[in-house]
Amino acid sequence: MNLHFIINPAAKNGKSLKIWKRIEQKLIERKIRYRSYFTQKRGDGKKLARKIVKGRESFSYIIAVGGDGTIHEVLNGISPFDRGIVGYIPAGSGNDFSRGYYIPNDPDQALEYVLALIGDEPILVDVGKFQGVGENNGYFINNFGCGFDAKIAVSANESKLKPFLNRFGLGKFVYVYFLIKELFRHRPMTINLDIDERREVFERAWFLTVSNQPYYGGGMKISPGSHPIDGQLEVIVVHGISKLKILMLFMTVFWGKHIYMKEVKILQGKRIRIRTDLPSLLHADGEYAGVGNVDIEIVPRALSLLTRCPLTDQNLPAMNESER
Ligand SMILES: Nc1ncnc2c1ncn2[C@@H]1O[C@H](COP(=O)(O)OP(=O)(O)OP(=O)(O)O)[C@@H](O)[C@H]1O
Repeated sequence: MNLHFIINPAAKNGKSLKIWKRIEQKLIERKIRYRSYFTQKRGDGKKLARKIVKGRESFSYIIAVGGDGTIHEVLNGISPFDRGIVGYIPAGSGNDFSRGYYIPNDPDQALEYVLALIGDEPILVDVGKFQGVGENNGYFINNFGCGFDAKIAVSANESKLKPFLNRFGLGKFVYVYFLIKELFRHRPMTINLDIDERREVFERAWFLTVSNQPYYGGGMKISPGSHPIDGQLEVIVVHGISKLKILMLFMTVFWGKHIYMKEVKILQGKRIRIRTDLPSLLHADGEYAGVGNVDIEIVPRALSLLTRCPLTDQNLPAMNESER
């Protein structure tokens, strides 16, 4: 078995390493042959994944052990996705990937899940591809955002407060801190959005999120109608909203109820062009992805993933027909 684990030992403020030690013990006990690699800094996950698949004729199983940033890097390392089958053991502070892709959130259960799926036909899931200004391009698996939410995500990820709060299991509160902080500083923008053949202009837009699965920011159900195998991306635009209502939005978003607010617009499509009047910060899966304009498209059924993700989800909330 061509099995590789890429571990971010710094995820979840170092708790990821403890999780890995437990996983490793289980692999040894079961006499499973594998290779392990540790990231030392941002970007290593991508380089390691690229090295694993480079020059190989056959598929390699690459299991990411860490948070959403780690799976994001592995995804980008194995593009164009013709040599790698990806698995995931959640060991980060947010773990939105496991939520959205039907992977157990408990690392021990996730290991059993992954091992049980090795050898089966992997499920092919959609990924998003983005092209920003210059070198800012790549793929995302969860979501891509611009504006207010990108500022929160990037500030939270780069903040020293996150490791501090993680020590007490309160990592999620770093998002609340930056939410409040940015609330008073953020300047809404005008977004010109082309989505497939449709054109929309949003004045006083706070943020725009493109989703491939429902969750982001550590369990916020930002796009309840997203499903990773439907060949579509959902665009959520929050515009013309008061600061008080923004706060309400970030409370209701955990249950996905924000979609009923009149300031929240949901659209669906395959090709998305975003142009803003102010330079806006971008994130891909919560990682910094540049500043400014960006073009996005879906790459349907691109990534081989060890998951039991259902091919359709009967429980998705119905979307207004005109918005499809
Ligand atoms: N050894 C390392 N030391 C510091 N940072 C690292 C290291 N390896 C990877 N990174 C970077 O750490 C960042 C966060 O990693 P990751 O997302 O996996 O964990 P997390 O932040 O705990 O989880 P989540 O994103 O789910 O909240 C990523 O940008 C990643 O590139």
